[in-house]
Amino acid sequence: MALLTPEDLEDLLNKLNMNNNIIKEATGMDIAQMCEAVYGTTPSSQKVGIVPITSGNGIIGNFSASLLAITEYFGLEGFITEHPDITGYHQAVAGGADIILMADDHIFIAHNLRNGKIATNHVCTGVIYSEIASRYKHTDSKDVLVIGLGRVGYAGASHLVEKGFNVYACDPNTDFMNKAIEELGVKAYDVDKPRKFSMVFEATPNANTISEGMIAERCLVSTPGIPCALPDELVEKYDIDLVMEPLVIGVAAMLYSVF
Ligand SMILES: NCCC[C@@H](N)C(=O)NCCCC[C@H](N)C(=O)O
Repeated sequence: MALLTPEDLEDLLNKLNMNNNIIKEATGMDIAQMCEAVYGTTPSSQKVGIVPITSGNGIIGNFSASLLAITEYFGLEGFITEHPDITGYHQAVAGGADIILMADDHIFIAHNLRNGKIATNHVCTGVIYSEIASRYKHTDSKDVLVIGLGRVGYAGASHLVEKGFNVYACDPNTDFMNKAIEELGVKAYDVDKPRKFSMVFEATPNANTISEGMIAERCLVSTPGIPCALPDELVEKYDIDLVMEPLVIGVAAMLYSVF
């Protein structure tokens, strides 16, 4: 899994507003409405405690500040603890946090101390980005292409199967591919039999994973992936709605999933 860098988090709220406008135009819903539709919840007056974590590669510059900005964007009160790790966790609880946000290099969680609900960023990111892809209003197809079947891609493919979409998937890792076929019933996308999709959910840490044979003239590509899955020439040649944002949309889904 590629770790975020401070550069990925620059200009976060402008990127959010740009993506929110694309999502609204492409699906008829904004991010908050999409999260409410998926989780059936709305924010109330929850207080969010953000705890920096020093393990592994350590604290990522402006990661906690980004989480605070996201919390406030969705109308919640938030605070970053003065200390990291266990001391910070104690400060969050003592400071009256209802929801704790914290991440090491492997798992990023939202934990609601009041109702016990807990969510991970990789599952919520897979769910919300695949949901965005599946709500593309400029198609009547039920076919969705999922590129990448790691933790995020698998969660998105599972969500789409549960919603009754025809999920075609591809991943160079045959173990990931076989697991998704056996457990979810996804169909393997056959590069030798190109099929053009109007809805694509991509979740890989690689660039340019989407090729011309995969996409319809007009399509929605939804991806948390860094770097961009779409080659520049395809963006110029086709009418593609690209939803691509590295943190906010997934965190919004985490918060809504534990309200
Ligand atoms: N969609 C977002 C995925 C984030 C994830 N790829 C990551 O970078 N995780 C590492 C976060 C480490 C945070 C650090 N421990 C801190 O607290 O600053």
